[in-house]
Amino acid sequence: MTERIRLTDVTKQFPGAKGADPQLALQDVSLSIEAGEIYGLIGQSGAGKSTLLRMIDGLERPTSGTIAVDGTDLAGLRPDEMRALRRSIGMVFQQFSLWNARTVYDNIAVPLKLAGWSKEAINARVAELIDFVGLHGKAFAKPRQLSGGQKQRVGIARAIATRPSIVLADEATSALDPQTTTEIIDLLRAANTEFGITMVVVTHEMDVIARLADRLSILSRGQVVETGEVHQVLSRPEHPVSAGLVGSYTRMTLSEEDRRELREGFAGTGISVVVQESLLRSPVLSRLARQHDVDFTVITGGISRTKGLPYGQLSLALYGEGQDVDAFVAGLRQHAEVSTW
Ligand SMILES: Nc1ncnc2c1ncn2[C@@H]1O[C@H](COP(=O)(O)OP(=O)(O)OP(=O)(O)O)[C@@H](O)[C@H]1O
Repeated sequence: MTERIRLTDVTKQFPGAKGADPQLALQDVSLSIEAGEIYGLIGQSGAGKSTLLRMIDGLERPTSGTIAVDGTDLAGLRPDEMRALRRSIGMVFQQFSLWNARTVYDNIAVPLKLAGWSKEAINARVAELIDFVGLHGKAFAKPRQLSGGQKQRVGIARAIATRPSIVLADEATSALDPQTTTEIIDLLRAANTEFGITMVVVTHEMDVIARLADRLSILSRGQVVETGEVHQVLSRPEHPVSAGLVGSYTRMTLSEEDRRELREGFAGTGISVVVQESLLRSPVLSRLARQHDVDFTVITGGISRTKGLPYGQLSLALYGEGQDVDAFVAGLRQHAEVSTW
């Protein structure tokens, strides 16, 4: 894989308002984004996601550390080189940022005009983009005549108009309803696969990451607390902040309080099993239960998929003789990660 974007020990401090302490928006952030991947950045409000995105686009400079695109440190670019770089980066915004007095056509044509395309080339390209984003018949509509989803389609057409190789999306679906969110996720993925665009997707919604991204970093208070493949982090979040985000999304992982409640409600031995493919491919649970004369009930949990791979957790109450339950758990540990509680 080829690296497209690299942040090394990036810290960003904003001066505080009069008399207030400076704001440390990012602290020692290092990450590497590969060509052609969709990279998710997730974290709560104020975690520093937008600041990070604005720095990749050269709109903010780091206080310390370096940001490199294709191996070139942005700090060393001349203004004309920075302008050229920014032309190879498209931006998609939560509030669409459309020019409300102008038509869909004009909005999509803006970056093409700025890049000096001829009128004929602009006409052809805008028609192609309107087709790609599914806005047939809307070329001469004004933004106020469009739904939120249609406005975001215009935003995406504008972002990819000059065929940028990188697109940065800042909460692109956060103003949209669930059905429209799905459509926009599909459109962003189509832009990634059809045109090989590297995407950095900032969101506070784990669902968007689970459906769209290949890898992710989780930000908390300006620091990266975890980075990994989406499937890996959803299956086994390591940092408490990640576990909180994943747990509240999947509603599959149990907090200590959940466990306490379940312990009171069920007499059997409680176990939680991290789901993986091998557990679903063969009837491991029922076979072990038969073999060791153990009964069980599934008391909570769930299984979802990302990119075809299962993730999730199942919690069971086991009933049987002590040594049989122990043998069941030992047998299950050959196939999956198990915790008892
Ligand atoms: N121009 C600025 N001047 C001063 N402080 C700023 C500026 N931009 C961001 N900050 C501060 O930096 C921190 C990170 O902000 P940022 O907008 O990057 O977070 P975020 O994760 O994108 O949050 P949200 O999802 O709410 O947009 C916040 O504490 C914010 O107040």
